[in-house]
Amino acid sequence: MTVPEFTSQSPLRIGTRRSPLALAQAEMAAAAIRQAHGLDEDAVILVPMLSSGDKIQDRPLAEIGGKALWTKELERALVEDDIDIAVHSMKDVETVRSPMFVLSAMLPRADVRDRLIGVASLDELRHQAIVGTSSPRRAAQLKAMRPDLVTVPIRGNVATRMAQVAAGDFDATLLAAAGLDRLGQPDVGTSLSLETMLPAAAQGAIGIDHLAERGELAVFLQAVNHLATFAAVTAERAFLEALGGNCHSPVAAHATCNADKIMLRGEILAEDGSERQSDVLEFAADDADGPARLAHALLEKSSERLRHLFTP
Ligand SMILES: NCc1[nH]cc(CCC(=O)O)c1CC(=O)O
Repeated sequence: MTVPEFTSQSPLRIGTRRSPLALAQAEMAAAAIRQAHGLDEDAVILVPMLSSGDKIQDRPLAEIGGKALWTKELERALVEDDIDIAVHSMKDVETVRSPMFVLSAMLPRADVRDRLIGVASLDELRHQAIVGTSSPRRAAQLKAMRPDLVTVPIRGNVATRMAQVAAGDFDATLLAAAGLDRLGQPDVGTSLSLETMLPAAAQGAIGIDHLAERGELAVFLQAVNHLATFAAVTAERAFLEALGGNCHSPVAAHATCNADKIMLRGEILAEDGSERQSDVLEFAADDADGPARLAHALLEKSSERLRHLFTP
């Protein structure tokens, strides 16, 4: 297998969504690839595309078809050879995908935490404050800590959401620290600790996708793959998959990978926050069943009602 040569005449084409965050992430991937392979600026180019998720801004993600909306358009472009690779927020990539595609590389993970925007701390939120979030995980975690809080759906890109809080539509919202940092807003909001708010599986990680049949790309991309991120995010996604249920169930997961050990924390919640179960498991990095063992242990200690959210 020959490793491909990319030049300004025949550049590596990177497909990306058009949102400011997606473009920033795709540019990070492009820069990492140019640097790792000593390529000129115009040997790696971005191909921005409109995803169906971006076209529909006024309804909750869960209602309009879920995570697949973000990746479908880029998958089509891969199949039609409009692009060579696609860059995704790993958080937005379905756990079960067609074997036609393979995620060969992940960039080093950023801050995995969520940030609270609008007030300095959860304690400062007034009684029955309104928090804009369409994430069942964030809503359930908030209500587990503060049952008086009211959550309302909010969509749109990061800038739109912050503008809605500034305009007083909500008392607060939550956004991933990684996204804010990448948009040049590291000082916006207060980061919540992992103990307060365990993030979504794969939050803060950027993945690179391509057609499985293009094995030469898998080899080429190893130069930008961050092994510890890849191992941790793979474990979190396996945990999510093992839980079953649907992808909008309130689930949180965070793993760290040190040497050959993975430490995985998982959490499942009732949608109204009335039950919250969390557990941690350490296992060898090559033990592919570790995440499923954690999932089963969590379901085991959950109430019948919570279990049914995942295994109806
Ligand atoms: N679902 C949207 C989405 N997908 C990835 C990120 C943030 C970046 C990341 O987690 O890597 C966001 C925005 C958010 O949750 O605030």
